[in-house]
Amino acid sequence: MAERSFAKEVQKLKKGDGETFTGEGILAITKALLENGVGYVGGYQGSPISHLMDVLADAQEILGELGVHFEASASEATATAMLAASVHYPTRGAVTYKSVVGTNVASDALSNLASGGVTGGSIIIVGEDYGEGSSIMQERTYAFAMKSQVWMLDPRPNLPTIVKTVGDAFELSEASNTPVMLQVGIRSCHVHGSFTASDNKRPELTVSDALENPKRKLDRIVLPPATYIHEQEKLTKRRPAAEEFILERGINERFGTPASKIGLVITGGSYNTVIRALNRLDLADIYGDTQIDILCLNCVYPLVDSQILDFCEGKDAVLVVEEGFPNYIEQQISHVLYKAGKSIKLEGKGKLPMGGEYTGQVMVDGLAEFLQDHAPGLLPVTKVATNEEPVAIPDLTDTLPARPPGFCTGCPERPIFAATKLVEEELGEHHISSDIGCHLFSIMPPFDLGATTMGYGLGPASASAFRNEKKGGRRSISFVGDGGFWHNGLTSSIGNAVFNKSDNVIIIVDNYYSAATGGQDILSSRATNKTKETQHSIVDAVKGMGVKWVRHIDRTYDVTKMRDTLTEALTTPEEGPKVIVASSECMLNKQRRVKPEMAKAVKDGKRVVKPRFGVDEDVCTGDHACMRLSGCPSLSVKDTGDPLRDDPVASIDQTCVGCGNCGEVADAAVLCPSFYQAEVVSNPTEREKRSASRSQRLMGWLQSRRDAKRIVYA
Ligand SMILES: O=C(O)C(=O)Cc1c[nH]c2ccccc12
Repeated sequence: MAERSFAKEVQKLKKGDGETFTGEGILAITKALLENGVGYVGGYQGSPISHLMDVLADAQEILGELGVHFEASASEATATAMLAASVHYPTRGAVTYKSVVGTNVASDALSNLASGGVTGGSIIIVGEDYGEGSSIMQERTYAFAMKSQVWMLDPRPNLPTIVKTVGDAFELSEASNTPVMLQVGIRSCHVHGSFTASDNKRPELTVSDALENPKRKLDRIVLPPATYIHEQEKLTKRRPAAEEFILERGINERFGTPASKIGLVITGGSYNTVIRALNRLDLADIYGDTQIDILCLNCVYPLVDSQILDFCEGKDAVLVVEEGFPNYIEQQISHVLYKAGKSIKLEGKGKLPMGGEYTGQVMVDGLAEFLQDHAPGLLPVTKVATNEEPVAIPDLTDTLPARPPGFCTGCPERPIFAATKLVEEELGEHHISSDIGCHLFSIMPPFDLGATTMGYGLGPASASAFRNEKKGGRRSISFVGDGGFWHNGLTSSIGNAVFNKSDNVIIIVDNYYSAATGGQDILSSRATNKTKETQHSIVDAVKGMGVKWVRHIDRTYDVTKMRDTLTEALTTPEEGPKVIVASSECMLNKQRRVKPEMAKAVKDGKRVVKPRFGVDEDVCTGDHACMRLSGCPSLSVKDTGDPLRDDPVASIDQTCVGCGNCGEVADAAVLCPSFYQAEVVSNPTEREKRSASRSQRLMGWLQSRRDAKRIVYA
């Protein structure tokens, strides 16, 4: 069950010619695909395009009515390989994935696709996850466009431009026989706005039509000698055709005052921030009217030399605004200017930071510095010679507690790491390889487990160098999630371990979903899915790969069993990889699933029991050992107000979902008798009401008797 349902919103995809479509960027992209006669769509989820995959999945019926095929691809490599359908056939296709990581995975297929080229328009919608709040390493996808010679569009973040760019992308792709990347950042994906809709178009040639009339052209297949021809074609035909299209169709936009002696060359994606910064410098109004000359690159690759030279003609200085390192665009422009013998001053990184997100303030500072150097007369006098002391910004790290990412309340992965901690207490520290997914939060306190993370599904692979020559010596432990397992871990990690006779221990964390990307279903999801095959056993897959030692723990909260199984895996004399599949449903998804059901049952007057855990303040010693093995956000500390007790006691707040992990940890670690389980009963039976009132009266009597015996100081 995905994080968000778009079941209602996708109805807007049926809007016709002239109607106003209002909504979110991801829906606008989907609508634009349908208006442009796309024949098939696919992709792999990941922020910021997870919701685009969810929209497509929720729109499957509407897509089907138009003859459009949708796939939730196994990986980004699968998604890109899917675009092979547009190599020989004039069918338009679009896939989506998270960049940079997705493009890394896709790059084998991407190189092949780019070499042979395409007949039908092919778009890769890459969700760029760069800057503050990103979940991945900070790199630019731009390098992939350059090395494979595929084109990259980067539209201004507003709905009409994004929608227009989808159409441009298909046409550019067809005009130059080249796949086109359409880059969208988090703001483009989730910006709200309106545009005038057009009718949806059925694909010119559906994938079914193509299957009925198969075609092949030898010169499109990536095998020498065709590959040498492909390289020449890229340089002599496809790129010139793309440049011609970019100029003729006015893909890049010119704003402001052409006569201005200074200019900005900016990426489309940065347009809103640039205009806001100019507005704050009194150099633009909120509609974007400005005295500064701007070349806005809605196509960031390839650049058209003549357009760059034309823009720079007669200018004193130009600033390039491109986020991320290296400064690819600036380098290309400087090369063009140098070759043409121009002496114009080119600025870029240096005035703006080398790396990091170009936030509003960063942009204001960078533009102000550029203008101060090259056109101080344009700046308001307060910016040129301010008499005001800059406002001192306090160092918040002194006052605000750090909030590292951690497991959710009730997360079934927490007990797995609690058990690992307990095992290490007995057997000593181990080398632990981590993977991508929520389980990577194990590297943070209170667990502090895991030394590296190398890629999706690559946890066990990144432990593959570790072979202990000492018989009975320490083994490595590695983790992989169910998402990573199906993405490529089955072959890259499990198959590799079997083939190389690994002796290490692998834990597959199965939470029934691709949870970290927003709860999408995968092969082993337990839910039935209307359009996808689910309920496939990870245990069977692992055994099929040849693993002999496999254990399945179907309730990760059983910390004792988890601990004992891991101990056995680390000490058994049996050779070959030891695989533990640890399964329990992602609590975030479970709550999303059961909360509405429970609320409905309560409303309908049905008896509903919710388990909750608590800590008996009188028994808790305040040693906080429970927290050291849990880290649950609902488990915190509380001051008792008792002057004779220095330490605060443990306390469980209202966010508890009753997973029982704290009690289990207490049991497995033989920690603490202070935990108790309570049941919150909605719509109780008459008998339950009578019994509750009896025990309340008894407790009240006992408590008042005890209070009466207490010494009270006046
Ligand atoms: O959603 C995220 O933040 C991810 O990093 C997940 C993800 C999706 N596709 C990938 C390919 C390689 C590494 C991670 C991912």
